[in-house]
Amino acid sequence: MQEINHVAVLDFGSQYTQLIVRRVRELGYFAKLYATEDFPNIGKPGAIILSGGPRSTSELDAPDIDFEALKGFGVPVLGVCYGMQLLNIKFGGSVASSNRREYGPAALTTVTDEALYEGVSQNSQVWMSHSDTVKILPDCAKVIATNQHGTPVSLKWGNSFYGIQFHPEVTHSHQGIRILHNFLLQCGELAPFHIEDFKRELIENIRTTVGSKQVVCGVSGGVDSTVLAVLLNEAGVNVRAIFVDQGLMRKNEGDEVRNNFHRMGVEIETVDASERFLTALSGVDDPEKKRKIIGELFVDVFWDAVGNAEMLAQGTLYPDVIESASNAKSKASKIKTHHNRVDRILELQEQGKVLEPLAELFKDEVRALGTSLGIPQDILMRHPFPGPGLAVRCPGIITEDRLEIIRECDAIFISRLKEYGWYDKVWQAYAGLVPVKTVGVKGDERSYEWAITLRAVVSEDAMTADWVELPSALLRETSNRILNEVKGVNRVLYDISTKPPASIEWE
Ligand SMILES: Nc1ncnc2c1ncn2[C@@H]1O[C@H](COP(=O)(O)OP(=O)(O)OP(=O)(O)O)[C@@H](O)[C@H]1O
Repeated sequence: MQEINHVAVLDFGSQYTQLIVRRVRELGYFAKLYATEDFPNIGKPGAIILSGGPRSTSELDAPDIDFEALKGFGVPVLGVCYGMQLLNIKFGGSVASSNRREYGPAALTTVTDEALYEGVSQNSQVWMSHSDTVKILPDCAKVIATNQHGTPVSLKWGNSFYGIQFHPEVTHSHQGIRILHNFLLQCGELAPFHIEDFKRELIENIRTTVGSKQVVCGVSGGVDSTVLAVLLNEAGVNVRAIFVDQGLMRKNEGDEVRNNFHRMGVEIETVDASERFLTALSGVDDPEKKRKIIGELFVDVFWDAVGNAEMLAQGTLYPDVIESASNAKSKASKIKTHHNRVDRILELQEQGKVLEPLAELFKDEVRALGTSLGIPQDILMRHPFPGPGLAVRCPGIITEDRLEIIRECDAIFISRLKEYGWYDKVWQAYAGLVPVKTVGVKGDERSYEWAITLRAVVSEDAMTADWVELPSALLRETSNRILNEVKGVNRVLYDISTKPPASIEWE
């Protein structure tokens, strides 16, 4: 996107910085995050937000920016938490260090008629997370809001510099979005964020960057790589989309992926490497070894198929970029791959041959882009599926028989979820095999057969997850069908573990 009249968010290291960008985009404006080291190279913003941060302004090497340059932009500035403290110092005031952290809710009391707090109720809950506080206020400062004890939590310096001690970007600040919106309304005309415009610009950029070269991308059938491949196709560049079947896919998955792409007008190349994977995994029951084998073999198989790539496209998303930018203090984006050997990609990246068109988007924005590209909703709303496939749902050794059992049980469970209208309500659901044979009776005989575990979780971001209380009729029907239709299974369990401590997958 062109960096004109956008909202520039300067990252002072807060864990919430990414949320500020999100919120501004949710409000319909284009926002972009910058490392403080890049300042003042931030294009021509229409507004600037200084984020919070974990450091104290009193530290010798505390993050800082050139104040004259900041004023030079001549646009409204909002300092959040650390950002507010820094502005107070810049305007000639001071900040008191403290070892005690104020963390949690506070009641906001506005003390003037500032537009920043228009429509915000008195005593509205705001969320604090800081140790230092502003101490001496410069002459040009006025207090525009306090907490319930009368301590200033919001300042205005001159006409267009605002500060807030709390975090408007977190949902615990009940009217935080309104406050951010009020700030943006002070900023004249800002660049809007419409996915349609964004798509057009992405396509233009892809055409210019790629020209007549060939671009290769790996498609897994998942949302990110699907949107990427369809976008490249829409841009009309010469694209090779490669799908590796490692033999660890769900029932009919390979065909489904091929058909899905076909109906979207993208032909994909399938590399059937299932035998190589299953042979390499034969007899291995250690989860870490299994992952390593799969990861390394994937890289070999994928790059064999790629050959000499002129360019490689990756479905890196914004959170991946931000994570590495703030952690490693480097501009290099995290390599989006579930494999640990990425030398080839790094090499290509150094040569400027890696294209990451989705790198400015969040997951829901990628879905919106997918919708605007005409990708059917059933593909965009697909549950996440791990790179190592069914291997992580098959603890112990992996055999074709065990995989087949998982495939059948999973297909039954997923079809029941869809039938009962629960598929779209859960984040992820699957059947896995518990590698113990338990006793049962079939006819007059005892039988010793596998136990199957069903898992369905809700989650916001896969970092934490809760199990879903599915209707018992759905569970009963799934269990009955599995026990009647799938040979080798005599017991069905439902996994009621939260993450943490359990993880979403079994391995
Ligand atoms: N079976 C596969 N065949 C080809 N490429 C793959 C395959 N699995 C993964 N990839 C590539 O590796 C990238 C990262 O895989 P990962 O499993 O982490 O998925 P992801 O980050 O959820 O992305 P997606 O939504 O595209 O699956 C994918 O975006 C895709 O480009």
